[in-house]
Amino acid sequence: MAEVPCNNAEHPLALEAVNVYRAVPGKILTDNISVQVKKGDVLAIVGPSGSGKSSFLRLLNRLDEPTRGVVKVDGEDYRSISPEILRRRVGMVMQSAYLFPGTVGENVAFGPAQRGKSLPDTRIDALLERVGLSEYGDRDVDNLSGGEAQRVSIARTLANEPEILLLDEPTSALDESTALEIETLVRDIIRERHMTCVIVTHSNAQARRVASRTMIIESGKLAKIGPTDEVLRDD
Ligand SMILES: Nc1ncnc2c1ncn2[C@@H]1O[C@H](COP(=O)(O)OP(=O)(O)OP(=O)(O)O)[C@@H](O)[C@H]1O
Repeated sequence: MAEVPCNNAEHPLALEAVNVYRAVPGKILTDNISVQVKKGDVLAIVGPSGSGKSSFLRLLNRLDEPTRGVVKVDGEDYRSISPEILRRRVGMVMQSAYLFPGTVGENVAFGPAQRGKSLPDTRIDALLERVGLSEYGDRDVDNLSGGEAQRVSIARTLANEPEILLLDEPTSALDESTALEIETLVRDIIRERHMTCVIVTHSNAQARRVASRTMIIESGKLAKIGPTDEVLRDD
C-alpha cells in the first residue's frame, strides 16, 4: 500500500470553504467564512478562547453541518462524497486521544477495519514505528501516557492515508516537553507526506513553527488571513 497519499494534481486547492455559516439556537458559531487551502499548505487557526476555532474546524470534515455555504475537498462539494470516504480523506486528531478499548494495534487498524479492510501487521508496525511506538502493538491502550495515546491517535489517523489532516489543539492537553515532541512529530509527518493540514492552536508560537499561513477567527468571523509571519507580526 502506498505511503504517500495520491492527490489530484489537476486541482490546486485541497480544501475550500465558501461563505460557510453555522448557527445554533441563540448563537452564530461560524459567520460566513471563506478560506482556500492549497495542496501541501499548513494553515493555522488562532483566535481568542471561545471565538469559534473548533466550531469552524468541525465543519471542514462535516462533523458538523454548515447551515449555509459550501465546503469543497479537492474541488468537489463534500456533500457529494459519502461521509465514510470523506472522513478517510480528511483525517482528524483532537486535543485528547479518544482511543477504543483494546490494544494499540487494534486502534491503529480501526479505520481500515471499518471499511472491511484488514491492515497487515507490517503496516501497523511501520505506522507505530513512525510515531515512535515500536513494539507497542500488543499493549492495552489503558496503560498509555497522554503523549503515547496521542501518538496512537496520530497513527490511527495516518492508517487511513488521509489527504488532509485536521488538528484540533493536538498538544494542549500535554506537558510542555511532550507537547513539543508531538508537535515535531506531526510537523515532520506532514512534510514528508506532503499533506495539507489545518491546525487549531491557542499558541501563536506553535502557529509560527508549523504553519505557512494563519487565519485569525474573532467572534465566529474571519478577522485576518495570510502568511503566518505577516498575520502574527504584531503579536
Ligand atoms: N453546539 C453548540 N451549541 C451552543 N454553543 C456552542 C456549541 N458549540 C460551541 N458553542 C459555543 O460557541 C463558542 C465557540 O466555541 P469553540 O469551541 O468553537 O471556540 P474555540 O475558539 O475553539 O475555543 P477554545 O479556544 O476555548 O477551545 C463557545 O462559546 C462555545 O461554548
